Amino acid sequence: MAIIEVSDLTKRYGDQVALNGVSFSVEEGEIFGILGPNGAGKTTTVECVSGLRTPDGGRVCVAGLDPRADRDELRQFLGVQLQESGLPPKLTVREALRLYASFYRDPVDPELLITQWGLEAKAGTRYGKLSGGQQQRLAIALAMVGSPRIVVLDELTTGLDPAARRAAWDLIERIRDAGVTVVLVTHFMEEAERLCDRLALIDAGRVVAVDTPAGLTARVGTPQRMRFRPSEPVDEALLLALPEVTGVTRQGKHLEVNGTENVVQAVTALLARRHIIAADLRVEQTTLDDAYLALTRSTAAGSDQAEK
Ligand SMILES: Nc1ncnc2c1ncn2[C@@H]1O[C@H](COP(=O)(O)OP(=O)(O)OP(=O)(O)O)[C@@H](O)[C@H]1O
Repeated sequence: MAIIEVSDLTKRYGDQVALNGVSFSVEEGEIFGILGPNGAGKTTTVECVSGLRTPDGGRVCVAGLDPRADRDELRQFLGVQLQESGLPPKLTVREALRLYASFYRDPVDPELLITQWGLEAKAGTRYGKLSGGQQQRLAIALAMVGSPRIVVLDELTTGLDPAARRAAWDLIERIRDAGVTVVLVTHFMEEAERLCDRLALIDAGRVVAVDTPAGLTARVGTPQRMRFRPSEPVDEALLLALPEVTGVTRQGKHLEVNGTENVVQAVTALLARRHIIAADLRVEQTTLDDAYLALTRSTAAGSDQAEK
């Protein structure tokens, strides 16, 4: 059952079109990723979903509510962690959690959150003195303080070192395992691949695809790519005659062969029959990265269309 439905959302900031007809729906209990280049409209989208921004057009429905009109009601079951926390640097971890808990009808005990999110040693520490990873753990704890059914996490792991990022992934999975629907804005393909049940790929204010990570990957290119240096010249026509092979490119002494998921077996068997050795063999699979780049070609990946 869809818990969030977004249809034909539009938003402009002056002349800048931020959203140009964004539609998708999020199923209850899933981790739904929103992925796209800088300036694609991801934050604007989640702000509209969270009732923090008014769209110019289109419709958002979150568990039957209109996020703008029913903002107070929505806040009781939608937790948000935004890129900028806006927390005063002098507030301690415990004070911040107590303050946020006071906003909710049915808050989680702040002490329980401190334990759950591994903040015991930092409960009396001021926000400004926390490390990036600790600030992120506090941001999640704050998003969870109202016992939400839905939690929106906007670039939660940006700026974290790889170990802290992986720890954050475990936390996000714990949230989902507790039955909470997670909307996750991310720039990291590995994160999207590992965590998200489905993804909306947004580019220049439009949704270019909504699919599972595997489904997105399958949309582009060939599933397998192998590169090797044959010990003797190979007739490319022989390789191309194999049903598993879709393309052969020569790169100096190396051959790059694209094909279906069984291409490696087929090519190595053919080479073996001819007593040819495939040296320096490397096999690559199409990744979400490849899909992302292919599907978001309208903007150079990683570059800002316009400064905020
Ligand atoms: N308050 C604002 N005033 C003017 N333009 C804005 C404002 N907020 C966003 N924009 C512009 O709207 C577009 C979409 O911005 P948004 O922050 O939603 O993108 P994003 O995908 O979240 O980007 P990033 O990955 O860099 O955070 C961008 O071109 C941005 O510059």
